[in-house]
Amino acid sequence: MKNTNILEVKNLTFGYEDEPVLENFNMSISKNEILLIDGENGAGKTTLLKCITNIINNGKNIFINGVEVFSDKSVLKNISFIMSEDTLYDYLTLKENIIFFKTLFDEDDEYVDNVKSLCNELAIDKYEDYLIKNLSQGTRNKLYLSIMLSKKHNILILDEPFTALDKNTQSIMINKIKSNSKEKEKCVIMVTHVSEFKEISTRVMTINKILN
Ligand SMILES: Nc1ncnc2c1ncn2[C@@H]1O[C@H](COP(=O)(O)OP(=O)(O)OP(=O)(O)O)[C@@H](O)[C@H]1O
Repeated sequence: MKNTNILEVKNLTFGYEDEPVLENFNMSISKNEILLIDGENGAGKTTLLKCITNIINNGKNIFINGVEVFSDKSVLKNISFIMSEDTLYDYLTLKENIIFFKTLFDEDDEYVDNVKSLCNELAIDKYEDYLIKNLSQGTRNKLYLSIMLSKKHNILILDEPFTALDKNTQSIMINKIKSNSKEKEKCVIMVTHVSEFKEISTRVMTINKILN
């Protein structure tokens, strides 16, 4: 039978120095799911997301469409990872940041059109010639989310990026995440304490702290 899981974590064990965080951890996610990862502070939620996105542990035990990231890093192109801190460039303008990420992600003109249309919807297009360092945190967040949602991906991963968003932006983001997850072969994994985002999840998985 065909494996319909887009992402699988198989028997992942990871820890920092003497502190084990994940032990023989398993999870999978299939298309159209919005998975909420829950758990107390320090349980290992961000650590898991960093393992999935190859920031730590070199992609071992992480499978994207059946291919282990460790053996073929090109499968990471399928992921868009939105963290709580943005990765925008302070000394480039809003417009220049869009183009910078186009090159970085090897994107096409459709990506630029999508980011611009989201910036327009979020009413930040008027800042296109402003340096990022002169923009408010909320405006930065809106641009960062617009870029990362427009990048080609089929796995959207969000790690608490919603704290500085106003209600209107929150509801635009909720609609984007929901419609994104409904597209062909796409899924969403998120860690959030914001209840409006928790409510749109289709499944909740709790990570428990390892007791020594
Ligand atoms: N770079 C690091 N070096 C050493 N220990 C770390 C590092 N990052 C996280 N830890 C430890 O690993 C454990 C899991 O941390 P992690 O950030 O993954 O938890 P979390 O569930 O995301 O927590 P929170 O809800 O507070 O964000 C914690 O005990 C934390 O102190």
